[in-house]
Amino acid sequence: MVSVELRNVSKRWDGFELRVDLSVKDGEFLTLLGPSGCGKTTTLRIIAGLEKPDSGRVLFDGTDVTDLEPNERNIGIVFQDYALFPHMTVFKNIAFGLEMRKLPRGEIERRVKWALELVGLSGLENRYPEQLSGGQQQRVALARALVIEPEVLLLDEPLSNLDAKIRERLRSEIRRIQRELGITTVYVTHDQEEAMAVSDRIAVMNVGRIEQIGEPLELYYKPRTEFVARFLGTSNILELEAENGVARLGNLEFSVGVDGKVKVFFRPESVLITEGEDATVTGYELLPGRMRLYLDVEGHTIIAERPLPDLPFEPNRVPPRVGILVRSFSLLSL
Ligand SMILES: Nc1ncnc2c1ncn2[C@@H]1O[C@H](COP(=O)(O)OP(=O)(O)OP(=O)(O)O)[C@@H](O)[C@H]1O
Repeated sequence: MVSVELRNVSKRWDGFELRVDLSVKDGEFLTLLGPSGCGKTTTLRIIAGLEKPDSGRVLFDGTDVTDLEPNERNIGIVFQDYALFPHMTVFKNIAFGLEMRKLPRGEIERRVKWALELVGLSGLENRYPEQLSGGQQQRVALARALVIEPEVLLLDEPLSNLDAKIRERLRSEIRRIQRELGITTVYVTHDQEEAMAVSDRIAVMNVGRIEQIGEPLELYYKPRTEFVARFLGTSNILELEAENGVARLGNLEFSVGVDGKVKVFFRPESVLITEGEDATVTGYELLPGRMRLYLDVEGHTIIAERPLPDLPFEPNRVPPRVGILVRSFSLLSL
């Protein structure tokens, strides 16, 4: 397996400029996450060799592959729309790359069988793509990408065309297969939950730049910017004035260690609800197994989410005021 590196890579189009430095470790599952148009696909296509950068280098295991064509790079790639050959059986679709490489018949059969088992499609090799569900078609695409035993697996929104249940199942299968093979993987998605569920690390992209890169929980609980905080989930962001290293809001005290304007950040589940009078309840929602409370403290809205057993009241008896404690917080850049 190999590492993948983008060094000072840039690509410019009318009204858009991509600038990335990125290092994907050997055997790592790295996700490029960001809103539509931020440059995820372009970054992936540059790694694949489907797009040439205007400047910068692409390295596989320290070797410069910038000038190599995609078929010279030993990559497997899976797209959103499966891109299977409709007139070929599952077997033929998966075998295609091996036949192009003129492998012996027996070797092709052995490898296709292995790939079919890997993606859980054994027995379906004689079907045509139109006889398969979307999820099965995407498994074929995955098998086809893996059968050539690539050093790097690239996946561009592979689950976007599938419905929610299949999406969840297939994402954990992709992760299982990736772990089993230990293959260096770059995965593109705009879905934060998907990114959190599968990745070793996530690179959050915003207008052509990587805004922050880190492990899922690090990004989730310690985002550096408001963009990353909001993109990864429901956020509480309080703009406060700190004095003597402490920012105060009602009875809440945040030891921030600096003075002046600060942006205090915490997730809804970091807010503990107690019996008390700190905050006015302005609304609430019952969610599966938990309750979301909308609270007001001196004109600032705070969203809290607690599992039902952790509430000091019955879900159908929400009091007008509650006590709150913020268990952990971090500071965002101003
Ligand atoms: N071949 C091209 N010619 C001109 N502009 C392009 C080309 N490919 C991409 N772009 C532009 O580059 C920007 C980034 O596109 P890209 O597809 O990388 O974003 P993305 O984050 O993958 O978005 P999405 O999730 O919508 O696919 C967009 O503004 C897009 O219009």
